[in-house]
Amino acid sequence: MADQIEIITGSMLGATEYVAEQVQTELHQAGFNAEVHFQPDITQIRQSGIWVLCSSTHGAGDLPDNIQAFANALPDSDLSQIQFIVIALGDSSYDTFCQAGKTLYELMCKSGAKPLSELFCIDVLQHPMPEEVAGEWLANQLAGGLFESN
Ligand SMILES: Cc1cc2nc3c(=O)[nH]c(=O)nc-3n(C[C@H](O)[C@H](O)[C@H](O)COP(=O)(O)O)c2cc1C
Repeated sequence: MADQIEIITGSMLGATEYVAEQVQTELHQAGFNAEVHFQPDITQIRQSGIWVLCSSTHGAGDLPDNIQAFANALPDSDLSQIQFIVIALGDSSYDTFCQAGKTLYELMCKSGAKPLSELFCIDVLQHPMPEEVAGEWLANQLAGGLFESN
């Protein structure tokens, strides 16, 4: 079992911060240590083990401001020792639905990290409490052994 899980948050208005906190709660309940990074600085985050990336999308498919420097550093990083999942928040009325989550997922893969699940998108138009959806999804994934071999 992973001894520490890093939760990396991209948020403009705070909704994804609630999601990250719910993720942390679920992980603690499942017996993992988990730290939330609200202002992710790649030099301060352990580059091995499991990362859970949670991000909304802003602008027209853009990453939130607080995660842009982190994302810009990903192509120059060797992430071959990292396994990850991405939880994306978005609004399906935009053509660029959950684009930031898709971008992060692709950047992680290109830098050698291994995805443990497909991108999980939450449509805030349908789910005004996205942290509840994220918590239920993660609990189901954990019950199915998501991180068990780590
Ligand atoms: C100005 C603005 C632009 C947005 N652009 C997109 C977008 O391009 N694609 C998308 O899926 N959602 C978009 N959204 C929806 C946000 O991703 C959604 O409201 C999310 O819950 C915000 O999370 P946050 O509070 O963590 O930033 C946009 C929202 C705002 C206010």
